Amino acid sequence: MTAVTAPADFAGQVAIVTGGGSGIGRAVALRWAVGGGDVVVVGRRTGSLEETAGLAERYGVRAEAAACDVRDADAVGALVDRVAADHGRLDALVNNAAGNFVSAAEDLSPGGWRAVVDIVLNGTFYCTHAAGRHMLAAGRGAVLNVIASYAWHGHPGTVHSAAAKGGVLAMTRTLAAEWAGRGVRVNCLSPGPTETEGAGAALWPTDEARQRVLASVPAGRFTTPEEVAESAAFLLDGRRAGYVTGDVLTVDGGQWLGRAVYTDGTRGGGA
Ligand SMILES: CCCCCCCCCCC/C=C/C(=O)SCCNC(=O)CCNC(=O)[C@H](O)C(C)(C)COP(=O)(O)OP(=O)(O)OC[C@H]1O[C@@H](n2cnc3c(N)ncnc32)[C@H](O)[C@@H]1OP(=O)(O)O
Ligand SMILES: NC(=O)C1=CN([C@@H]2O[C@H](COP(=O)(O)OP(=O)(O)OC[C@H]3O[C@@H](n4cnc5c(N)ncnc54)[C@H](OP(=O)(O)O)[C@@H]3O)[C@@H](O)[C@H]2O)C=CC1
Repeated sequence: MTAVTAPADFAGQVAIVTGGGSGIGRAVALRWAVGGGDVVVVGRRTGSLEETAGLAERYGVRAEAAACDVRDADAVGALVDRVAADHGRLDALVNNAAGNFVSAAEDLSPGGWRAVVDIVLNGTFYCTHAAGRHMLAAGRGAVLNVIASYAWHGHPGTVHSAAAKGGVLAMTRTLAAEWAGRGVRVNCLSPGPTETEGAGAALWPTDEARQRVLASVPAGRFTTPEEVAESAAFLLDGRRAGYVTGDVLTVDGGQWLGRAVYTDGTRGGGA
């Protein structure tokens, strides 16, 4: 008989969400809490983290705001160990923290390159290395890395972020194969243009830039953090996605596939 699975249910589980004080990270943390899971949100700004934790607690779960810069490997290690000890388990890690701005490669300073690569690539490794040890010891866990489609196709003006996200994609596939036999899944989620303050300020700060981004999406709209969080919940749920590892779920309204050249994009025939 075919078993029909219930909706995501994270009751009794514990997740760490980096960049959980805003945008997509906040929505993922709240979606986890809606499923009944305890959550620890990590970032640099305490105020926004506390706001997320307060919202999560409304769902009756334990929620904590933990100030930590993911570029600090020692601080990350201490935080992850403390969370695992406090809760007696660690089921999920969402590597969502990121920094970004648009810069021509030739204008980018070494400091600008380092800032983004340290947050996105090194920060993801530090968190995954620390959390992975607990998950491997328990024989279960899910790591979800938030990337962007330019990880595989590149995009002018984003050499730091594209290189870092590309590294995260390679890390994901490598660890997925390394850890699959020990119960730990590692996947990527690749959102398209999503209405968040951080991305708006960094990537579409003017109406004109926003319209240009919008024009690149076949679906004709931006997405929301909440819509992205539903896909995150699927990948984190071992009952629904237990056999999915090393993959990328792209949630971008078709953006990376590109807009029509020969038609107006609303029908399959000639223009
Ligand atoms: C063009 C693309 C459009 C494509 C269509 C859209 C498709 C969607 C794909 C989008 C994918 C990804 C999206 C995102 O990641 S959105 C997340 C955005 N959120 C944030 O960036 C929030 C966090 N950001 C930050 O903390 C900062 O912006 C920063 C990353 C810079 C890190 O902060 P930190 O305080 O550590 O860094 P500093 O301010 O000290 O700066 C460090 C060096 O970086 C240089 N820098 C900073 N800003 C800029 C800039 N705007 N332009 C050039 N250089 C910059 C700064 O000068 C420092 O360098 P030096 O040491 O050399 O001075
Ligand atoms: N919005 C979009 O269109 C898209 C976003 N993405 C990806 O989605 C994810 C979330 O982006 P979005 O919600 O839009 O952006 P936000 O700017 O809202 O989120 C970024 C988060 O990362 C945290 N962060 C940044 N640097 C650090 C650090 N050094 N240590 C700890 N936390 C840090 C920030 O908190 P704080 O400043 O307090 O540290 C912030 O909460 C990112 O990985 C981004 O690359 C991918 C494709 C499209």
